[in-house]
Amino acid sequence: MKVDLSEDFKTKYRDLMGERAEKLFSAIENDSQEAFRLNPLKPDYKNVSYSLDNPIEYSPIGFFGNINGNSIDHLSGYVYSQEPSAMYVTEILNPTENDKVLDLCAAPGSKTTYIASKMDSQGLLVSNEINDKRARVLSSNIERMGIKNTIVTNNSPKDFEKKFNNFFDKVLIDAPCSGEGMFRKDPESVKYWSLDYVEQCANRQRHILDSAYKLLNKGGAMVYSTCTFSPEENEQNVAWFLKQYPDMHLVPVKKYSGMEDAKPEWGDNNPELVKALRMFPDKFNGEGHFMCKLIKDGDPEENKERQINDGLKKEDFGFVQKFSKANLTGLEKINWLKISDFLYQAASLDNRFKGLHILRNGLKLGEFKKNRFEPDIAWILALKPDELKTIYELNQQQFERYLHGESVILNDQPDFDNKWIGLSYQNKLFSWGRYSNRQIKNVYPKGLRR
Ligand SMILES: C[S@@+](CC[C@H](N)C(=O)[O-])C[C@H]1O[C@@H](n2cnc3c(N)ncnc32)[C@H](O)[C@@H]1O
Repeated sequence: MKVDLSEDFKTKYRDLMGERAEKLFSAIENDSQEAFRLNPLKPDYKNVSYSLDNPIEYSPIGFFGNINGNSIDHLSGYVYSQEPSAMYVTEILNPTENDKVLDLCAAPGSKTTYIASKMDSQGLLVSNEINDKRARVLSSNIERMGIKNTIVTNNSPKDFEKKFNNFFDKVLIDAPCSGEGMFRKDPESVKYWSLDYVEQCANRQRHILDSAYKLLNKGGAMVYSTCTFSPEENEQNVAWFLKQYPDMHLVPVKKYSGMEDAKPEWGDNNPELVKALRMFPDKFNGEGHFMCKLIKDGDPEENKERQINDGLKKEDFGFVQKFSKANLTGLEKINWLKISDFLYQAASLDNRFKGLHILRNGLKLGEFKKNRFEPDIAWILALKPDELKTIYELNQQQFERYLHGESVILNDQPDFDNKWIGLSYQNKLFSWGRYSNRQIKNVYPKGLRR
């Protein structure tokens, strides 16, 4: 694809890279590299219809290949499309099941959903996105992947500073940037580029880094990444950060084939900068990226949780129990939280989160309606097949019609007497269905229909 690089861009990189710049420019003209991830939160998660013959060296769940957004593997959250370089960010962060993790710039959620799967949906993940439209997309991707341990917030990084100082064990800043590394994936983005824009981005990133520093607990780890080549947004910002916060230090990250050391001479000549890494598409099989890992010195501060009121009324439990007795094989009351008429299995009941703009706290179980409880799509996407009393496997025609919004007419009287059944296609649960009178009524959310 022809990408219209500006003369300013070319001159800048010819000055920085000499002859190699021409190789970079021609790599930007090549097709971008498609890849996807499996989702270990799903049962039998390797059972997908995409080829797993081309694994990505540094990601145990990453593969080269292209995903169809209408396939059952995508709709049921078995796969997530993500370009290969971006996958390494989460591997470097290395979140675990016991961590409290903050992803400050999280939408649309490719790194956050990877983080949650590495945490086995345990611990606490706060996925924040400043832009409200993008935050909603983030929330629906988290729902599709069946994630339970995540709070989705729509705030500025600064909004966290009052209550979360020295709080998070791991913080990811996948910074908004000038996007030079994505020019070939998104040729439109070239139009926004200018030397001034790079400066503006670098400045905004320093504000985000300032907040992130405050929010990271002592002893905790921060990963800073961009998908741009510019020294201002990468080596120079890290050099600035290290000077600003002497209790932060870089740790080396492993470099796989095609990955390169960052360039101290593009920063302030601090030799420590080689610990960061760069990916240039002329050498690396993926888009352009910069990433580094930093540790905050000191012993972690303890952050005792003060619980909020769960908002539940006495009769609410009865409604959910009635639903569960009829339709599920069991029910555990874990971290239930009622917000207006919605019931969540909260990722956290800590009152520090009060005051933030929360789109989703953990798993949305369902909604209380007049004297009954109706389950939410998020719940079915997180349930395992053995937790449901009835699963009905659709054939291809029924599946396609259900996605359109049609009900399923059953010719034989089936022997299920419960109302809410799990619907699967190719043995992957993707929706609830409401059974009544030889029909499975369509309850697939209108926003997801196709
Ligand atoms: C590179 S994207 C994040 C991609 C995401 N981590 C993923 O893997 O899907 C950067 C995000 O930062 C957000 N952003 C823009 N300005 C911001 C600011 N001042 N503070 C925090 N985030 C900002 C953008 O809306 C955008 O969603």
